[in-house]
Amino acid sequence: MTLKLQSVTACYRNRSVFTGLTLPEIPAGALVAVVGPNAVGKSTLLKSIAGLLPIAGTMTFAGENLAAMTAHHRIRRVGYLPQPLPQAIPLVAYETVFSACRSARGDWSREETELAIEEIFDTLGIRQLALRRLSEMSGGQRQMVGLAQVLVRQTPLMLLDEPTSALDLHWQLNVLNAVRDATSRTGSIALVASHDLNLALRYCDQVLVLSPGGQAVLGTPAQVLTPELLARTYGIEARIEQCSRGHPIVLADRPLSASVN
Ligand SMILES: Nc1ncnc2c1ncn2[C@@H]1O[C@H](COP(=O)(O)OP(=O)(O)OP(=O)(O)O)[C@@H](O)[C@H]1O
Repeated sequence: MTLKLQSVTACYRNRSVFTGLTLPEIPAGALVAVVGPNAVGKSTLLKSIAGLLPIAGTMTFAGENLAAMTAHHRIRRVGYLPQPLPQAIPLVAYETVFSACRSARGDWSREETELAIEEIFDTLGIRQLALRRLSEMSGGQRQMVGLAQVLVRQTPLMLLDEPTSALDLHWQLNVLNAVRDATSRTGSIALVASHDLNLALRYCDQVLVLSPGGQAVLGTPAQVLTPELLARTYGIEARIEQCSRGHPIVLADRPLSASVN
């Protein structure tokens, strides 16, 4: 069950965001951080894989052409969390997760559905939110419910667009642990767009760095996240140091002059 992208081009009207993007094959069980500066195309890439934007080129998952999947089939194969937080609607969290699950997994019995929902509320640590209305939740709480709506479907491909943007450190770690656990337990693949390079270093097997100008580099965090790449891609002077536990961490020191970009 691998993900392959070959010569993928995505545009809005006539303006292309990336052209001819080809990546090494992403293996089953991989947790991949998708990083890069603002407006470089992280969301566009995830939307393209999710089938929300027409593309040129080839994208296959487990040998199936993603662009040719029917919506009915795709919803079981691909879970997509968009960047905006779920709307503050007056429905309770349980109902929204239930209907997200039923829309994708109509083949599950009511008992299986309820079990999957309980499991995801427990895994994410949000049982106490189950009967709260989204309209009465904080932004971070709604983000957690949005994640539950996606993860409950247990899709073999997960595309999560900045899933921790509204979360404090405790919930950030909860979310990455849950995604890490899902990929290693089931062999699913997760692509997680993020601005947090240290979260990427800590949790991800691979990092996909998108750079202005359309270049993309995919590799292990240690291979890819170098001071040179950070200077080229983000226009910053940065160091990769080791923390007291021996893990690499990115320390961003200062912006470089605009000419670097
Ligand atoms: N609906 C749209 N119509 C036209 N252009 C768009 C649309 N959405 C995004 N773009 C443009 O496509 C480019 C890539 O945007 P995208 O949202 O993919 O970037 P991103 O890397 O996710 O950025 P950020 O880190 O700021 O969320 C940007 O130049 C943006 O202005």
